[in-house]
Amino acid sequence: MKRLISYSRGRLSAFGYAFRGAYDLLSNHAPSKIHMLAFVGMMVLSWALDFPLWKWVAVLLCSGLVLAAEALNTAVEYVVDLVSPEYNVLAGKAKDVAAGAVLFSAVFSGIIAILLVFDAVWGQ
Ligand SMILES: Nc1ncnc2c1ncn2[C@@H]1O[C@H](COP(=O)(O)OP(=O)(O)OP(=O)(O)O)[C@@H](O)[C@H]1O
Repeated sequence: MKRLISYSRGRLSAFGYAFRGAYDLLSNHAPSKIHMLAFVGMMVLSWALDFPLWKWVAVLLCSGLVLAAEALNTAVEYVVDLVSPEYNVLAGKAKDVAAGAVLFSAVFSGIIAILLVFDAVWGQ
């Protein structure tokens, strides 16, 4: 029983750290705020266009992917700034590639959003 309680406490703390990270991301990182705004906008649009369940799932999946990519990109930036505050070609590449992950997820999610909206407005 003691082990279960201590395990549960550990898991709860891990959730706390994750929420702290999410808060840090959304409060200190401007691009994340833009992605969050896009997410809220897409939620409103999905509701206004009366999206069926599968479209809601697609929107949530894409939004989660972009925000997760943004979080990983920010984590890479923090680690690079920690281990290589001075100029280093590899440090630059690490940041650029991490930013590329955000670009990929955002571009493909944007295309999916356009297709979903296009289908809802002109597809019937
Ligand atoms: N230590 C470094 N060594 C070499 N190049 C770096 C280094 N730090 C940053 N860079 C280059 O500068 C670019 C911008 O880095 P920066 O840390 O300002 O991120 P950012 O793109 O402004 O991030 P964001 O706007 O998402 O916070 C990087 O993508 C990289 O090309």
